Amino acid sequence: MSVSERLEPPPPPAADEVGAVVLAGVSGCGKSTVGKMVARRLGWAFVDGDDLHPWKNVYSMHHGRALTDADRDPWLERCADLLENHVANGVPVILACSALKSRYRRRLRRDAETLLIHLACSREELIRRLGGRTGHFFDPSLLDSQFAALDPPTPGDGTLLVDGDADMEEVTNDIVRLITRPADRAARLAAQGTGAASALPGGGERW
Ligand SMILES: Nc1ncnc2c1ncn2[C@@H]1O[C@H](COP(=O)(O)OP(=O)(O)O)[C@@H](O)[C@H]1O
Ligand SMILES: O=C(O)[C@H](O)[C@@H](O)[C@H](O)[C@H](O)COP(=O)(O)O
Repeated sequence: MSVSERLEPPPPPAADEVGAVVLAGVSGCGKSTVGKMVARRLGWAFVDGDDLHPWKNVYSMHHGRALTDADRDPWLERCADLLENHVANGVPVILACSALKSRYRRRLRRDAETLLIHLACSREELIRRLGGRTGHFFDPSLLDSQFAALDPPTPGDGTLLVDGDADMEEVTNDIVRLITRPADRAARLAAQGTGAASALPGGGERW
């Protein structure tokens, strides 16, 4: 992490009213599946960040080549623009976007109405899920590169952690509560103050 990044103040917590949510986390954590369920429940729009990648990125990931910061740059710009447009137009949206690094998360949170939620999963569960997923361009052999790229959300980061290993309905309920209840968001952030993994049921190493 560079000095200028360290000196930058942490992003503000989301405003009471949430206008946009980024569901973040490594490939296989459930961003797309759970994101659609949450959007349906709330009557919000859902956009899959997978659909915003330039073709070059899709091609790279399909052929087992991890993305670089430069590859991700135009994609993150599209994601940030999309969030900003939805908030400006009062059309609440869930965006599934890995947002692996803290500077990517800062880039996506252009305004206080945007909330970041990171689905944290165990390695075993991710391997199991990616092994079972069909029809997706992502080469599962890239999972280790996702772990390497990830800056785990820290308490000061303002990103809420959710147990992504849990049953889909449970994960959905948890996220809906965090979006709709400011008190639950504050409680989750406070719990995370004691350390990211320990804030999650089951503990253990999570990504
Ligand atoms: N909570 C969950 N429990 C069990 N399986 C899940 C859960 N969330 C997602 N999955 C499954 O795991 C695979 C990866 O999920 P997906 O939503 O594509 O992840 P991502 O968008 O984060 O890459 C899919 O086959 C999906 O059905
Ligand atoms: O390196 C990255 O930034 C990620 O790989 C990101 O691009 C995203 O996670 C892919 O689109 C894979 O798609 P899923 O996350 O939906 O598996």
